[in-house]
Amino acid sequence: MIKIGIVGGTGYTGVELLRLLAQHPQAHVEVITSRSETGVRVVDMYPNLRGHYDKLCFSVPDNESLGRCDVVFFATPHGVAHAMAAELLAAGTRIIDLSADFRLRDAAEWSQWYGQPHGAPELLDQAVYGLPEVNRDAVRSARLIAVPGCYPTAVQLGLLPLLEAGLADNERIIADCKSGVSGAGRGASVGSLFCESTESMKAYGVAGHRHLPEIRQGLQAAAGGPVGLTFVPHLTPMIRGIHATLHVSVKDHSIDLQALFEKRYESEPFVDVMPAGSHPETRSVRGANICRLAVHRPQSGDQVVILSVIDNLVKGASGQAVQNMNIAFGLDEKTGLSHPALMP
Ligand SMILES: NC(=O)C1=CN([C@@H]2O[C@H](COP(=O)(O)OP(=O)(O)OC[C@H]3O[C@@H](n4cnc5c(N)ncnc54)[C@H](OP(=O)(O)O)[C@@H]3O)[C@@H](O)[C@H]2O)C=CC1
Ligand SMILES: CC(=O)N[C@@H](CCC(=O)OP(=O)(O)O)C(=O)O
Repeated sequence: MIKIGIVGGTGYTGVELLRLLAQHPQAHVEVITSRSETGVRVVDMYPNLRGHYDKLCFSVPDNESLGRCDVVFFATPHGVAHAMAAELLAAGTRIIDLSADFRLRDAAEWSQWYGQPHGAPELLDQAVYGLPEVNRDAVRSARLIAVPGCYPTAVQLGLLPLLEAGLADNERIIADCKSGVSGAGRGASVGSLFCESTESMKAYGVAGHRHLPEIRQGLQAAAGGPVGLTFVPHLTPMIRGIHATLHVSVKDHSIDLQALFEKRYESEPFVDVMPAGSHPETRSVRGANICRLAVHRPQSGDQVVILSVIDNLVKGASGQAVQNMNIAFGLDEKTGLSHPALMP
């Protein structure tokens, strides 16, 4: 059994980790933290977990109990993993961080986008960006894994086949993305209120969203050079889901795009290239650790449109975190993650 600690157990990604790990045959959650709900039983707060974690209570985050775990997941706002990671790593615990603390390679760039100094630049060398479809081999031996953000997962998986093959006009890539409201977390904020977010849709962060440097970092590695990216996130009236509509110019008309995408992902258990002409829906991935893709070339022109959908809380966060754990602990990557989506 893998002994697991979760820091930030009351948030949306924390409780999603609990839901997924409840079905995992090799996982045992030993510690789950919350500063605001210390002493409260997990099942009293989340009755969907009754019968799975009946004795487990939230405790204050402390490195002594967390350091006795084999792996600690951070499902916390940025900055928390920075402060706790070094001590846990020294205790021999692996870290899987769902926050953005270790996603950017460059500490100065991180500070610029997150508005605070990087709290652990000395650990960046050992951090592995946990997008298994790109970095599976590095994840196997990683002790510190940075789980990609939700938008970055949907966008990178949609664009990788074209960029790796050198087929795209890398100067002008557009990622037009829609997110459900759970992407903003469980913390109270006016923008997440029912009356503010229902029956309406709006773009935000057009001038520059903190996922822009993360997406660009991944795309540039895939393309082997600079990438010009316009990223426009939108808030949409649904609870879960990311829908990314990706626009890329591909001048070469001899290429069979459907075959290229199918080949790139043929051995990936969590990327589904749908039949030509498909329009993947966010509800087709709700609750499941999967990215569904479709590639289109409207009116046979130069402009290619890729559609990419994920559940932000699963392939966009907690499911991808468990996928990384499976790889890092030498388990079958699909362990505990093979259930289909909830549809309708
Ligand atoms: N929601 C999503 O779709 C996605 C989220 N992420 C990232 O995952 C992380 C968690 O997100 P989410 O679950 O939505 O966030 P929530 O706001 O829903 O939950 C945050 C959790 O962290 C705990 N926490 C807050 N501050 C601290 C602190 N200083 N020390 C220890 N624990 C703390 C909170 O509990 P308490 O205050 O009681 O301790 C709570 O349990 C974030 O970094 C987010 O950006 C990544 C991909 C997708
Ligand atoms: C709808 C919504 O608000 N989404 C969040 C992104 C999701 C997320 O939590 O991203 P990180 O893990 O990188 O922080 C946002 O735009 O800030």
